[in-house]
Amino acid sequence: MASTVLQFQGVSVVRDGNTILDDIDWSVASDERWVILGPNGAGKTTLLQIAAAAMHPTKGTAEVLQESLGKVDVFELRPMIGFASTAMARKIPRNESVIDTVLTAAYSVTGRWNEEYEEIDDRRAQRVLAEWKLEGFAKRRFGSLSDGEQKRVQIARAVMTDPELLLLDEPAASLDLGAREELVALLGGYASSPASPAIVMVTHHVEEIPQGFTHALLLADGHIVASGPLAEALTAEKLSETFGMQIELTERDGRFSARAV
Ligand SMILES: Nc1ncnc2c1ncn2[C@@H]1O[C@H](COP(=O)(O)OP(=O)(O)OP(=O)(O)O)[C@@H](O)[C@H]1O
Repeated sequence: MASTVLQFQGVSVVRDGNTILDDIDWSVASDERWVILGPNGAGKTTLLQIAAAAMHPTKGTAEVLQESLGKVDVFELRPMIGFASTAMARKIPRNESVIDTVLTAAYSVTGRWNEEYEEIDDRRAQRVLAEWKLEGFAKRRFGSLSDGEQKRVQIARAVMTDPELLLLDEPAASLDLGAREELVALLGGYASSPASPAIVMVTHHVEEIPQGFTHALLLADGHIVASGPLAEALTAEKLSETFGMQIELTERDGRFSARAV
């Protein structure tokens, strides 16, 4: 049975007197896959930071994996959350091998030092690399990979610990069309599996929403414009309101595209 993995009530974040998130009510269940869309500066990354237990709300309550932020030891919570973002990727040493980049997630570190890894971790890392089409890359240096390959390594690292919540901040940003389609297909397969954890993905483009995603949250200026199942929340009308321009949305076989009218 599905359980609640995120429960935000009246969540606000204020920085330097600016309200970045304003009174957000949002909940995510373990069998849901959410996309977060909104203009630059809408507060998407800030919301993801709270979901990652990396930031506390200024006001309101945020429960992550049924633990209340502010009352739980976040260092116990974080290993249960997979998080892939450009900021995380910057912490990965360029000369780290791909296998170690994924393996070190088991110890929540970046950069292999002298930890002793269990054989079971090693087998799991090999399996995760294969799942993300990286089996030929295990010995390559992270810094020598293409953008598309690096993005897949970041996700492989994020799922290495078998998390209960997977957070992806713009996983397809900067990819060429082929690499994007490859990644979106892999994410679609992953999202469609009942064995996968709850997923929350921030993106700028509806074209990057993989098949199998179930819900959307549209944010503008720190406010929720729409939130709910894709069919209700991801509409031309709601997108137009979110981006402040007339937008046409088309959907085919579970993939979307959008353009200004
Ligand atoms: N520590 C901070 N202090 C002050 N303002 C901040 C801080 N962190 C973020 N902001 C501001 O909060 C707003 C929301 O930022 P956030 O990164 O969450 O937006 P976003 O929707 O992810 O944007 P983008 O799509 O451009 O990545 C921005 O205007 C940003 O400048």
